[in-house]
Parts: sequence; C-alpha cells; structure tokens
Amino acid sequence: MTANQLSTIRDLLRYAVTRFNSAKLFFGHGSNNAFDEAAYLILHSLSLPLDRLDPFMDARLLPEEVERVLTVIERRTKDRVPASYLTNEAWLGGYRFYVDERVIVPRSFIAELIPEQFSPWIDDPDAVENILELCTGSGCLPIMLADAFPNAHVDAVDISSEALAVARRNVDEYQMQDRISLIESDLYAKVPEKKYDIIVTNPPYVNADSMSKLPNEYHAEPEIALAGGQDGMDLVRQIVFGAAQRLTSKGILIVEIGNERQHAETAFPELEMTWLSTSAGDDMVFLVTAQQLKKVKQ
Ligand SMILES: C[S@@+](CC[C@H](N)C(=O)[O-])C[C@H]1O[C@@H](n2cnc3c(N)ncnc32)[C@H](O)[C@@H]1O
Repeated sequence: MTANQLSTIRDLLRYAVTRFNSAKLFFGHGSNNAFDEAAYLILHSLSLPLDRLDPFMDARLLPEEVERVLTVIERRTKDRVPASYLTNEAWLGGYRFYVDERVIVPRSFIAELIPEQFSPWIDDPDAVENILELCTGSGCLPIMLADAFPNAHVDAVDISSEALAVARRNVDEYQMQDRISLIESDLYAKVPEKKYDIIVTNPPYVNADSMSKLPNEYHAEPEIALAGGQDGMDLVRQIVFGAAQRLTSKGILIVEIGNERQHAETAFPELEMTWLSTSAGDDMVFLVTAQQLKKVKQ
C-alpha cells in the first residue's frame, strides 16, 4: 500500500509498522515494539485518546490528518527521532513529563524503586527531610521523590541550564515549586551545605566504546546526558567520593549505572554495594550507606 492510498487509522497503522520494522528502529525510549509505538504516535497526532484504538480504526480521515500522521512517521523512520520528542511527552511510573531535545527521554530504573520508598533502608519515610537528586534532566525523579516522601524537600541539580528549563516546566506543572529547588551546578559545587538523608542519581554513565555503538535514537539526546568518559565512571566517581560528606550518618546513596556494573565494581573495589532489583535485573542500580562510604579511600 502506498502513502497516497492511506485513509484510515488501520491503513496508517499497517503502513507505520511496516516502515518501522523495515527501518529496524530502536524502541527503548518508551514503547517496546513497532505496533505500540505506531499506535501511540498516530493517536497522539490526531489528538485521540491514547487508550482507545478500536472505535477509531476504520474512521475515514481527512487528507490533512493523514498528512500530519505521515510527517510524524517519516521523522520517526528517516530521522530516527525518538517518539517522545515528536509528541513532547514521556511517561514514567504513571507520571507524564514534558520533554524535548534538551533532556534525555525519562526511563530511569530508579523510578521503579521510588514508590517503595527505598524500603528497608529507610525506616520511616515520613521522617526524611532532605533529598539531593544529582543530574536531574527533565526533573522526573525529584517529582516522584517529592510525592513518595511527603515531608522532604528535594534539591535537584543539573549542569545544563537548558535541562533545568525543562525541569522547571515539569515542576511547575506538578505545582511542586515549594518542594523542589532546581540548582544549576556541576555536581556538588553549588549544592547547599546541608546533610541529606538520601542522594539519588542517574548520571551519564555510558563508556566511550559503547557510546560509538548506541542506536541512532540516542544521538538525538544530549551527549552530556549520556557520555561518562572512558570507563563510564567519570561522574559516578565524583558522586561517590563526594557523597560521604553530604549524607547524614544514616543516609543512603542510590546510583543508576545501566549496564556498567563491571566498571563500577572495578572503579570502587573497597565499596560494599547492594545491587537493587529492577525489571531490568539486579545490576543496574546500586545502593551504599553513609557508613560504608566513610571506609572508602579516594
Ligand atoms: C542520564 S541524564 C538523567 C536525567 C534524569 N535524571 C532522568 O533520569 O531521566 C544525566 C543528566 O546529567 C546532567 N549532567 C551531566 N554532567 C553533569 C554535571 N557535571 N553536573 C550536574 N549534572 C550533569 C545532564 O545534563 C543530564 O541532564
């Protein structure tokens, strides 16, 4: 079926799935497969409810509606733009966030751990007063953290003023201006001199070799959000070594490091890390206590 024979959502879906599959797109930024992503992009482009495909399948579309959808399919297929940049939204843990090319598409595995309030390492979530979130990007994690720890203030840090503009928009959207401070800083440099109960971070951690092999969709994202130096641990090292001074005596540090577990274990041979279980396995996110951090030589 050629593009000018398309007149219904069913036609467009078939067309998009075929294009997506033959272009071997990467589906790691929100959806897992060509059909889900095609349905999402088509429904979103037509401003139709995202959870109700069936009633609209065979409705005849106006030529300009078909054109609008085809433009989006084209940008996704030819330019390999991640779906979230085409729709300016991303969903994580049931939250909707505004996104654009100034931030990576939210997909942190730490998001899965937040609703459980880092149990059993945090005895009393209501007693948590201060949380520091480093490398905030869109602000997705501080918003979820502020919800999960109702009495906590969250300081959220990013070095990129552009990323912070996106985070500002999301913090305003969730009306969390009083609960979250956005700080432009190179990691701890401009962080207030106070002690934190929890430090959370999903920093750039992709090693130099893996950077060159990333699917095209990743190259639409800011490089500063992904590249972690030769072994991926450039920022993780600074975060780990700086954390002991910033945590309360019972504090915890939680770090996402993607597929770099081996590099992390090599970088911190003396550190007793607890690997937390997520849907991606148990080697993506580690936790260390303030007490364990004090034992580490820098
Ligand atoms: C992997 S993204 C994480 C974004 C967000 N927390 C999430 O999970 O979707 C890493 C972020 O770290 C920021 N970043 C990079 N270097 C930094 C530094 N030295 N200090 C603070 N933030 C930095 C980038 O601008 C980017 O927004």
